[in-house]
Amino acid sequence: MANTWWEIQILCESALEDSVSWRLEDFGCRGTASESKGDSCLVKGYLPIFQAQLLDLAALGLWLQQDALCIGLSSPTLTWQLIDEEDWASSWKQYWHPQEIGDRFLINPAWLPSPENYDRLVIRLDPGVAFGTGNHATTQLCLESLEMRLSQVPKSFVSKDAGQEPVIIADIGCGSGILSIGAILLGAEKVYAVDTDPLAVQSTFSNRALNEVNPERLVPAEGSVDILKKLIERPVDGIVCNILADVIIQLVPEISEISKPSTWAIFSGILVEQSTSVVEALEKHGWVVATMWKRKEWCCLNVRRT
Ligand SMILES: C[S@@+](CC[C@H](N)C(=O)[O-])C[C@H]1O[C@@H](n2cnc3c(N)ncnc32)[C@H](O)[C@@H]1O
Repeated sequence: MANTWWEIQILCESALEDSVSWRLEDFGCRGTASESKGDSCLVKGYLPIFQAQLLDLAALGLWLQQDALCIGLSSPTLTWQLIDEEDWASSWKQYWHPQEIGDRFLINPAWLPSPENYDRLVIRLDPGVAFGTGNHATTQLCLESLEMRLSQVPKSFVSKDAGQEPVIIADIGCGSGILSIGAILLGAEKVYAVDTDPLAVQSTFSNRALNEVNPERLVPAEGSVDILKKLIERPVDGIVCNILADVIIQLVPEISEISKPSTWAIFSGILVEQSTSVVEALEKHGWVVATMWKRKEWCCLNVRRT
């Protein structure tokens, strides 16, 4: 039973796909995959058996119904079955393909060779892990924002010699470590990556190795801003935080404590209709919203200190 997984299948209207995937990931699914069925969509999520009981799955069904009702869509249908690890892994492989993101990145599944002479920065990822395969709009918005923020950073580590301060970044809610690895590839000197989920931290460690990132440059740790405060040697230059809006609002006061006047930050995981309350919390703690990028029903705030 140790290697048995729940396969949760949700048939929903296409417009609900993103919110269903998000809900599954928030529920603890190690991966989601979706398949178009005309106007509908079949979303699958995979969860280790020990992590949910039948009652939890029933509760998930109710949340999904509420999500659909809130935006005036019909109720999705939820079914589940137990599958073994092999089926889970092969199911993932069927659905997950290399994906270009923004102007600079290519996300490559771990089991495929990295393309040679490719003019993009390649992030290799193992999907049997936490949130962060690059498929979600919020992850994409963060990677694109990092491209913009780090466009001036020299590619290699000559920044110190060039008299430019090395860039230190905090990745709060690192998941698979995708954003941390992206930031390193764009030239950040050091990234502190924290997540409250120990499996996400493990996943960041293994993806760090997979991408041959120097362990001194990417430091994963279990916890949240509390642990960052202990780890960082000085206020950070940049922050990237792709978590849900209500969690961001709670974290803003502490996040402000690890920043300095020139710190910039990228916040995502925010539904467009929740953006006003996040902006209010940020402004209350001395942040100014420079840009708000939208994709599907999600938005990403690029902010700086006042
Ligand atoms: C949406 S995922 C983002 C993963 C990845 N950074 C990305 O952009 O794809 C959010 C992550 O935040 C973590 N998380 C939730 N609440 C947190 C908190 N208070 N502090 C740190 N991490 C948190 C979750 O465990 C999850 O891995």
